[in-house]
Amino acid sequence: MKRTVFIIGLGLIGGSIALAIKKEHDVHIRGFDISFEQAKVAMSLKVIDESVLSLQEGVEGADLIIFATPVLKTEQLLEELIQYNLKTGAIVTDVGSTKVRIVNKAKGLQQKNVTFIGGHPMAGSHKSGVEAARSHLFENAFYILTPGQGSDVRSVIQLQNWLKGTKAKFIELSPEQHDRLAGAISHFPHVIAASLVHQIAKIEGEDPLVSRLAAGGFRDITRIASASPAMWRDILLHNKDSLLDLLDSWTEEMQSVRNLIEQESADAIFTYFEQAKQFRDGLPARKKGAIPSFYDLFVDVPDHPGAISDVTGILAQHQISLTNIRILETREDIMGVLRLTFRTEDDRERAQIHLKQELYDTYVL
Ligand SMILES: NC(=O)c1ccc[n+]([C@@H]2O[C@H](COP(=O)([O-])OP(=O)(O)OC[C@H]3O[C@@H](n4cnc5c(N)ncnc54)[C@H](O)[C@@H]3O)[C@@H](O)[C@H]2O)c1
Ligand SMILES: O=C(O)C(=O)C[C@]1(C(=O)O)C=C[C@@H](O)C=C1
Repeated sequence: MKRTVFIIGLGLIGGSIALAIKKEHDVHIRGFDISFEQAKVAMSLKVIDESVLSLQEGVEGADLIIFATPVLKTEQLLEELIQYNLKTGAIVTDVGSTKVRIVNKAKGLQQKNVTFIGGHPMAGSHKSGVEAARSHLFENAFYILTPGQGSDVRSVIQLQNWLKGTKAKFIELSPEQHDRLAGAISHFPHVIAASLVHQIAKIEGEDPLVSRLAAGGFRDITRIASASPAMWRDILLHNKDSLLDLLDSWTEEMQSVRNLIEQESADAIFTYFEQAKQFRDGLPARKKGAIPSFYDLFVDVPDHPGAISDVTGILAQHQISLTNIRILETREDIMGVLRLTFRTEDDRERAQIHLKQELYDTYVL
């Protein structure tokens, strides 16, 4: 008989985990979502095999239970879960972006002969919903697990086996260390991205041209501000202490930058940027999880129908794969600029050679 996996929350992450599990295991995947529409789409995309109408119905006989709901909801649902009959030996996990409060709440499951192991795949997107789910979303990313002190080692290995289709790199942390680090590299940057957008929105009130001019750099640094507000509201509320500490030290840092500018301390400003560049350039290059390594090539293209398909056609002809393509709007009305992103340096070099042969101007920044 097939084993049963029950996923609660059929959005970007729940859907991607379901697809990754299906890739490696012959299982029956049950899903529950508070939005009937999401559950329907998950069924039609074959992300799940069965849609159930309640948590109670879904946990019946499930071998693996995964919470993929916003973190405040996960806490509430864990409390509800404690009331139900669970299969002995079942593994319960979650994918939430915070860990301390969830792991504390899950302590109530200890009396139920199941093992709870907190989880957090450190990759995602600013997109939400099951339509955006992809089986390869977590490839090469870190997948943090926070097993409790008394957790059975075999259950941790079993969970990694269940999740091997994610092709993620598993790492174990305490919930406290997780929340401190995720606060610094993920949660706090999200606040900064949203605040930069608010700043531009305010300026737009005085001068509407500002949004039209907001190009490359601003868009790159604020991409994540387009993510789900409900998800991020919950994360901030859950990781309050880390975020308050980070905000305090950031405020201090901004004050010192302000002083440097006010005093026109050219050398100190240079050093500030130089040190940041050195640290950033020295970060380990990984495809996902932290700061990805990009092999970007910029191409001038005439503002003419067919120009983009001509460029992609040249790449296809030489079997060079792109991981991303973007039209930069900075030179609107004169000549467009395409930003092509490749998986490897070698692909970028080959693309540059072939595009130059076809008389395109290309450059690497
Ligand atoms: N988006 C990311 O980049 C990312 C990455 C890693 C982890 N996470 C974590 O994954 C979780 C899910 O995020 P997502 O990006 O998939 O969000 P999402 O909005 O795409 O999906 C969440 C789903 O949960 C459903 N839901 C909400 N309340 C529910 C309830 N009470 N019962 C059942 N379903 C309910 C929603 O209808 C939605 O379909 C969050 O805890 C988030 O912190 C997100
Ligand atoms: O790539 C993005 O859009 C993300 O925001 C992904 C990201 C992150 O901050 O790195 C967001 C929240 C998750 O908990 C894990 C990953």
